[in-house]
Amino acid sequence: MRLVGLTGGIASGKSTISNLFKSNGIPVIDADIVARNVVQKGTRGWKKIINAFGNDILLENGEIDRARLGQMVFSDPVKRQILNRLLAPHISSGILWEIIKLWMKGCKVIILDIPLLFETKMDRWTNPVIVVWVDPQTQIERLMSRDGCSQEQAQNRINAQLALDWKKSEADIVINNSGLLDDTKEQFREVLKQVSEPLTWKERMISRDGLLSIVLCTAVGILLAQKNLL
Ligand SMILES: CC(C)(COP(=O)(O)OP(=O)(O)OC[C@H]1O[C@@H](n2cnc3c(N)ncnc32)[C@H](O)[C@@H]1O)[C@@H](O)C(=O)NCCC(=O)NCCS
Ligand SMILES: Nc1ncnc2c1ncn2[C@@H]1O[C@H](COP(=O)(O)OP(=O)(O)OP(=O)(O)O)[C@@H](O)[C@H]1O
Repeated sequence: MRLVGLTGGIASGKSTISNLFKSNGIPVIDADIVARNVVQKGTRGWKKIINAFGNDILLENGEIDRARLGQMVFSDPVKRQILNRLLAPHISSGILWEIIKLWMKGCKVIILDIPLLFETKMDRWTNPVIVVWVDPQTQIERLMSRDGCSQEQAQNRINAQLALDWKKSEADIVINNSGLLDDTKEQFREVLKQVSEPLTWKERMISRDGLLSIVLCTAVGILLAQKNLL
């Protein structure tokens, strides 16, 4: 199984690329959706948020007031770190569960669409890492127009993530989404070919799958060796 990392900056176009993968029959795990599910009313994530931020963070129907929480955490790095620490274990186990379900269905390629791929160090799980890049001016304009937010709010959200240019420098594949959608689609066709190719032997060895197999084989080997010694 190949687990492909898809990341970028806020509003750089990850969902746009995810949708192209989906329309080509490749399953996508959306970390933003997982992150929403783990804070639904009554969940452990929901309780942790109330403990940390108080009852004022709830809407009348008892759900988390995401707009309010967003305003708090995107303008205050300490609060953001508290939220990230609370939710990280729930989000990563939610993602792992989604991977297991798709793996059990026999999916050969899975896309992991996760804005904080590098920040959470989950890039170690994925190969290749695709970064959807956009120039800074276009990014802020698209973010403000999509979310109807001010320039300051948009900049706060952009600043809450690692620099997009740094992510670009760490990428295996870069999609430049600064231009027209047709231009992005043309780059996507090449990327689709690359991720659909079978894993090479070397790639298997350096992937987590390979490492896991090595660990399992070593453990089985030690057990068998012990049995022979008895
Ligand atoms: C702060 C919250 C309540 C704001 O909710 P809202 O509905 O307004 O935004 P949404 O969840 O759709 O996120 C939109 C985008 O914001 C960015 N973003 C979200 N959380 C974070 C974060 N902790 N740090 C940096 N950027 C973030 C991502 O690019 C994401 O795609 C929400 O984003 C949240 O709970 N974040 C913490 C969980 C998390 O880390 N999610 C990212 C997936 S790994
Ligand atoms: N090439 C493009 N040309 C014009 N608009 C675009 C292009 N690509 C994306 N957009 C628009 O820019 C906005 C951001 O794109 P998208 O939602 O795909 O970003 P994202 O990286 O998934 O965002 P987030 O980090 O918030 O999940 C959307 O309104 C989308 O329709």
